[in-house]
Amino acid sequence: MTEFDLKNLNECLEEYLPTDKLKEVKRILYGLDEDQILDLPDDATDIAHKHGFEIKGYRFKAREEQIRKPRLVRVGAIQNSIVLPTTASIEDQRVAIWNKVKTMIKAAAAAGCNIVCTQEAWTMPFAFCTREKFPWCEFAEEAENGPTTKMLADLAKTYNMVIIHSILERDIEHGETIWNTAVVISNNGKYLGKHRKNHIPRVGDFNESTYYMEGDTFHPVFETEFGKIAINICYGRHHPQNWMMFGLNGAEIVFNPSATIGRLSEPLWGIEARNAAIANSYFTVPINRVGTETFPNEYTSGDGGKAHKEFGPFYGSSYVAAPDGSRTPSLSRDKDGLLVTELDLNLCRQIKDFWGFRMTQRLPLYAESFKKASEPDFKPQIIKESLKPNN
Ligand SMILES: NC(=O)NCCC(=O)O
Repeated sequence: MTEFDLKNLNECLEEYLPTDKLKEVKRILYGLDEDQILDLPDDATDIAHKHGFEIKGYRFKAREEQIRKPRLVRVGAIQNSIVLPTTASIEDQRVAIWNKVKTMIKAAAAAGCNIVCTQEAWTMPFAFCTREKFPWCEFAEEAENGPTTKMLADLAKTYNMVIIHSILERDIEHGETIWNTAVVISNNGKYLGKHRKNHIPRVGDFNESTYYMEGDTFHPVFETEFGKIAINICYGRHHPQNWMMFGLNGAEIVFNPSATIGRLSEPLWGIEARNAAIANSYFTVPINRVGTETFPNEYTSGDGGKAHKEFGPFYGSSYVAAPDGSRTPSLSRDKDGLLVTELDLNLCRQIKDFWGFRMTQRLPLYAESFKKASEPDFKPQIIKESLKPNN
């Protein structure tokens, strides 16, 4: 069996485990009950079947409260492969991906989604492994007035849906600088704002620092009609402080548009965003692309290994985690997919009240410690046994 013969972990469990054990395994693994599967309307599933992508639905419930009504919001996470070879023209590649994802957004609308999020750098192949500037930098576009934001703004308005999309941004007004940016479009079709990736990988073939700078937007939370949302872009999920700051700014759902490969990060994938949901009492939505992308020129990984033209395969496996630690099963490891999840945002406060993680967070303690740790004369607080003889 090779790395990618196993297409879907959940389906593998369903195929091989006896029914009584399967139910218990799923309860332990995901913390989900059977009644948390969300029936999706035929309009949505028909689009998915016709266009050959996976569609799955789940719901996270909260306790009924006396004063607040349930705050139900449906979230769509889209994972997809690129469409054309990386040698096709920039415009043709971008439009082909647009067309694929537009259909998936249509299905999300038919499934009643209020908020939809794409994967990282969704309009392009993840070419940052190559270290070549041309033609990949040509995929960069303006966050507010670029062609992709304009195209999605129409869809956001038509479908009354908040759309978050993650692109390579070119800041025309500030030295044509390039950033890795998530753009938020409101359900009125208006540009609401953007967040630039805070932490940039320098690991394996992820040579992203060749292309863009560390973000300068801090940790914005976007207050939308459907809840307070934020975006922690890909590698930022390895940094608990990054997740924490979105929580401190009041996020109820944090999306994590990503592009990552099995060899590097698959064992971490199910843990980090789930742990962030628990630690910060909000929902998290990690989304990863699928497929293998082949580039025209060979490149090396700087590890003494042979030159190669492929980065992937990206392993998909997008999921949603809730503040109580439960999570959905993952989408497949190799197929385009739309994950529809209904969240009751009341769960965020209910979990804060129950576990008290926010109240017991001791921010001033850590503020003081972080300040000390970031000074040049910082000395780690280590206590050792004294070598002096006892008198
Ligand atoms: N796109 C990106 O930041 N990838 C880094 C790999 C990882 O963090 O898994």
